[in-house]
Amino acid sequence: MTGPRAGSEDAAGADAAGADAAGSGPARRAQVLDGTATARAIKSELAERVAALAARGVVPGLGTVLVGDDPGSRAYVGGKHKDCAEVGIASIRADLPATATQAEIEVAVDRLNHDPACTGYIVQLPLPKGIDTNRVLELVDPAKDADGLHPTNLGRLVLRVDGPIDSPLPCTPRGIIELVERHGIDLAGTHVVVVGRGTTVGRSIGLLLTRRELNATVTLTHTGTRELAAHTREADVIVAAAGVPGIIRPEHVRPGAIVLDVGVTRVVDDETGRTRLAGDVHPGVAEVAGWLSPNPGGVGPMTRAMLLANVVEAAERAQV
Ligand SMILES: Nc1nc(=O)c2c([nH]1)NC[C@@H]1CN(c3ccc(C(=O)N[C@@H](CCC(=O)O)C(=O)O)cc3)C=[N+]21
Repeated sequence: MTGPRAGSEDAAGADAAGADAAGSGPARRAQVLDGTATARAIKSELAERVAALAARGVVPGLGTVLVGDDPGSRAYVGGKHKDCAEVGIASIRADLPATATQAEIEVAVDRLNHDPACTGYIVQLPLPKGIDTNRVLELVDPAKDADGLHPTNLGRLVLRVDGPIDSPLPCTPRGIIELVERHGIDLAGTHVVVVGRGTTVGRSIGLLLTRRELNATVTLTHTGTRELAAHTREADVIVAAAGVPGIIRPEHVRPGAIVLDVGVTRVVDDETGRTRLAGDVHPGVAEVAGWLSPNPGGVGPMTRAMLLANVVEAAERAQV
């Protein structure tokens, strides 16, 4: 793949350098890594594959297990089923009350494992306090793990440095990589600094990026890292996934670098008193970075598109 190399002396990098710390010079805002448009393109490709499966009598089905009535979790699950309808994937919902016991949740998981209409499913996180989340997640049939976070699937990712991976991949890491590549950026040889050690993004994305065909170099930092800016300023690509609003500020970013905002923290807006989502990237970063994923409209829609991709791929695998 060709295209602007992160950290190269291309026009975007040079212009952004003009808007560096001194604050003078022409402010050239970062180019947008448009997750909404990219997810739309992926969904239309997936709709064709779903149609091909339907012609052979196969309808992929996505299941969700939602426990409790957290408005955020409800909204995410609703969005996933809306996405399914768009591409022709069937929806299966298991909604349990906040009072559901460990055993009741495990029964819901067991049902989906044995439901032939369910190709893949997710257990929406977080689960209520008192529930052993790891125990629930380990009961998911690895072949139906639409999140790609089952220990078996993460283990395969650890063990397979090259060659095909015939198991589901973690959605957000995969979405980040697709988002960057589909904007013509080649990650091979780049230095990616990941901020955040959560299992869904920080701890798993390096397993994908360092595979031989992607060939990126990865530094994993987190909220306990000393001199965070010294690390992030070395990055061609920053993946901000700490869940700390605004943790990545302009001075953390090398002019022209690629910045992905993965943060989804619910905060109360000082001015309106309403809750809103806050990303990990300070707005001023747009004046320094070469490329920036907006939030919303960046990594979130890509995560959802990759969930659909995992379900379609599981259905295709079950065919052969
Ligand atoms: N088992 C499980 N799998 C998950 O993948 C999972 C989860 N649990 N728990 C919560 C997090 C969070 N997450 C998001 C996905 C899409 C958007 C998304 O599409 N956001 C829109 C904006 C939505 C809004 O404004 O409310 C956007 O970025 O444009 C956000 C957040 C998936 N998660």
